[in-house]
Amino acid sequence: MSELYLGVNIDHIATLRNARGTSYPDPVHAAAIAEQSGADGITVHLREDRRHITDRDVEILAQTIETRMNLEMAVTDEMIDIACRIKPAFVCLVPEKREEVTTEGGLDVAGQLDKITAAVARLREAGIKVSLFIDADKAQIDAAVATGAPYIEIHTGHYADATDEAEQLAELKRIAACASHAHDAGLKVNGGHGLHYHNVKPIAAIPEMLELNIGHAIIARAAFDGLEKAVRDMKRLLREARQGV
Ligand SMILES: CC(=O)[C@@H](O)[C@H](O)COP(=O)(O)O
Ligand SMILES: NCC(=O)COP(=O)(O)O
Repeated sequence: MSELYLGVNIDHIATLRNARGTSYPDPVHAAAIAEQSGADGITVHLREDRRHITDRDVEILAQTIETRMNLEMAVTDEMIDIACRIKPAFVCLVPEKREEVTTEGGLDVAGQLDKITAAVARLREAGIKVSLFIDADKAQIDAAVATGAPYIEIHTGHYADATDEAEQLAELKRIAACASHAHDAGLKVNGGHGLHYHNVKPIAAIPEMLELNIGHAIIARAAFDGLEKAVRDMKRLLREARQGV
């Protein structure tokens, strides 16, 4: 099976920084440590309310990241203008509600096909690879194909939030079936949301998965073990999952 890449989401370094309005901990510093520790990419979510990652963070990260930036953003003119100016390697279009604690579901691509298609076209015109953050739903996958986006990221939050083993297994099967359907439709398939050290391996073992974007669990683990070890440990779990260990 092909290598599985790890995108480290550093949003919650910025959450800790913004809690006191200090300059530390700096997401720019975190990105450098994550990359030196084996991250294959850095993910940041520039939310409209800037609750964590700020425009300053994105501007500096665009100049300092050595791997590649995956900029998560809502489908708004403001964000698309920012992306076309910054030109990250990837943009992942995600749904956003100001009142949400974190992302609650996937983007409704099927229900806003023209809007998403226009956004994908503008971003691709700027040389950016576009990913759509969607639920494990074949209709949404087929809609994603119709927009011209080359990537999807399957929302693994319902799998992560499952309250019992049967529900988690059902969600895993749904994600695996959708990854296969998307791959057969020509899409590149990533995954993310709510993954941690005790639930990541079954998702990582899905052969069509190219990259997993993981943030909250890594930053939480870093509070006790340091960011270098937190990233290295997660990379090891992904490697073991691909080796069937
Ligand atoms: C789209 C997604 O699942 C996450 O990457 C997103 O960043 C979650 O939002 P917060 O980082 O604000 O929790
Ligand atoms: N798109 C998922 C992501 O970037 C990280 O989500 P989480 O691990 O912070 O839940």
